[in-house]
Amino acid sequence: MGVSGCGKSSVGAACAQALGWPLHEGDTYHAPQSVAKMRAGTPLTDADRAGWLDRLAQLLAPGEGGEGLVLTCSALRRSYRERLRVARPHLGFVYLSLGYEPALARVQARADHFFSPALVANQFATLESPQDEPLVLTLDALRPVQALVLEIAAWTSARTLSPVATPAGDAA
Ligand SMILES: Nc1ncnc2c1ncn2[C@@H]1O[C@H](COP(=O)(O)OP(=O)(O)O)[C@@H](O)[C@H]1O
Ligand SMILES: O=C(O)[C@H](O)[C@@H](O)[C@H](O)[C@H](O)COP(=O)(O)O
Repeated sequence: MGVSGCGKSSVGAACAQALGWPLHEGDTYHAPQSVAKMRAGTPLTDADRAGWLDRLAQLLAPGEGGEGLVLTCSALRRSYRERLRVARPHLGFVYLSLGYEPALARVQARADHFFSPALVANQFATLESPQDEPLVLTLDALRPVQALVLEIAAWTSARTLSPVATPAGDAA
């Protein structure tokens, strides 16, 4: 999760490969009208995102993805993350934290993407940091992709293998 340009697609794809898990690219589940809005530089509203989050929640339903799956999703507001947590208890979030200037530079440098650079400021205005929420790994998105993948894979393995990674009283 994180603002546009933080590396969700790049890091997510590399993580899925490293973990041997299926990858779902959240961008591909936006409604065509939402993609058109973003292309035109109009920010999405909560209403625009509701159906998108419902579609992503379906991907996260327990039983989907076997051992695990990687889903790339901006998940900017806490309420969006709560929607996804309802779908999959103990869902982990990797928050790729990046400042406005590098995010803007990355989005401007992307030639083949629908997301308008004019929307990057709005991404930061919408973002609610997840850092005080459970099962969140916060990483500096300026680090090299491979270093991020190694840390995410280690965090994921520790959560999967260690019984202390689940809340007390929950045998899952
Ligand atoms: N850790 C990184 N270091 C350097 N460049 C990166 C890193 N992560 C992503 N990028 C580059 O930044 C741009 C945006 O990355 P992308 O994965 O599309 O982000 P998002 O999916 O969050 O919008 C791409 O050109 C990508 O190659
Ligand atoms: O909720 C939103 O406003 C969008 O999900 C947005 O955060 C997302 O970033 C775009 O879909 C662009 O895609 P990238 O994040 O891949 O640039």
